[in-house]
Amino acid sequence: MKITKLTTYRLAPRWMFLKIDTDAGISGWGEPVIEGKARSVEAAVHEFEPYLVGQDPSRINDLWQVMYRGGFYRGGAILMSAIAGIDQALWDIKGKALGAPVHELLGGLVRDRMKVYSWVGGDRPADVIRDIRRLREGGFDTFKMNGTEELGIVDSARKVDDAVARIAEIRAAFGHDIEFGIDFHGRVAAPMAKPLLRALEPYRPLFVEEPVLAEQDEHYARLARHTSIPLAAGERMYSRFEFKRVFAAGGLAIVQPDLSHAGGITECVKIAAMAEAYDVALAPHCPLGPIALAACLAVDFVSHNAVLQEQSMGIHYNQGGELLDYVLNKDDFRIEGGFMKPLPKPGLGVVVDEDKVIAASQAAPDWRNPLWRHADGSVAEW
Ligand SMILES: O=C(O)C(=O)C[C@@H](O)[C@H](O)CO
Ligand SMILES: [Mg+2]
Repeated sequence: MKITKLTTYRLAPRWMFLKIDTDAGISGWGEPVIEGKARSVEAAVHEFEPYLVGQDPSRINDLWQVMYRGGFYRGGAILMSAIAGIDQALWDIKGKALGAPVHELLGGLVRDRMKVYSWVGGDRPADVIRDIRRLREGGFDTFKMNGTEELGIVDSARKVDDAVARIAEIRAAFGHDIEFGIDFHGRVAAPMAKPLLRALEPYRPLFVEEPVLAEQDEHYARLARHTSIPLAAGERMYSRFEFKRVFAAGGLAIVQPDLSHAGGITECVKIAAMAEAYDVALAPHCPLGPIALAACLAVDFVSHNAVLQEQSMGIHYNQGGELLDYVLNKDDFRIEGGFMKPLPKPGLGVVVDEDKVIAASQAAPDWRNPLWRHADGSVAEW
């Protein structure tokens, strides 16, 4: 079998799908994207195309190593997201060619169902209570929300109190009938992380995500000495070579590699195994589309330390497109009691509505994240 063509489709809400065709009539789908930089990742995918066309798609490991090592420069959000989407599509092809779901190719299921969680409250966490009530009716009992709005490198006790008050309100409304992670989303600088974590202790969130920015990862171990709240991070780390320093230094209880940013299934299976060796849980980041989610589930179902899976149904980013809009086998993605089952079809298990993808790609949005500024006009972390 030989690769014959790579076709990219940028489409609402802010995703990009990649279709890899072969001379055997089998095609695979991947979801290479950096939210807000889709065109950069698209260019990176097509820079790999001259090498990939004519190659045997079954040699995923060699193709991955060529894409990672063959261009001298390596790593980073754009290149690793391009490799991730190509890798996903190659696993999809392999599964379809062998008539097996990817989780079977990776050694089979370690669990029968995977716990998923839902975002609530949007960029500004005001509407959390309303969203939790609605989603609980759909069977969810685990959620994630932004912890703060803009926050200065050093900020007031009032800002801390406002952030904590929202969490106190949730616990008052639902007790421990629900659990939730709090995403600091990189908005909290190291000087503010300690006071904010200390103030949140009494409410025992399931985890605090990105307690500081990924480029400040040396603080994870320091912060972990000051809090019992499990710390989580990983969405802005792009290979096992970045995760290794964090595992060695300690501090993270949960790692959240993004299957569309951290090199794909081939890389994230290795990150999951490294995490297990350090007794760190896996909770793949996935605010994206169905192919990315399918790739996450393939890794979840073969990783003993997988504990939680993010999925984007109803996420505040999905303006103009929803998780299953481009999926024909919607029923395979049903969520029952807050859990998903393994996707049963060969490959990644996504039957893509190609006509809808092609139509939607004619009017692709150029999604950008908002640019936030502090009251003094300086740039604020979004
Ligand atoms: O889902 C999460 O945990 C996020 O932090 C959302 C963020 O990753 C946006 O997708 C960036 O555009
Ligand atoms: Mg996050």
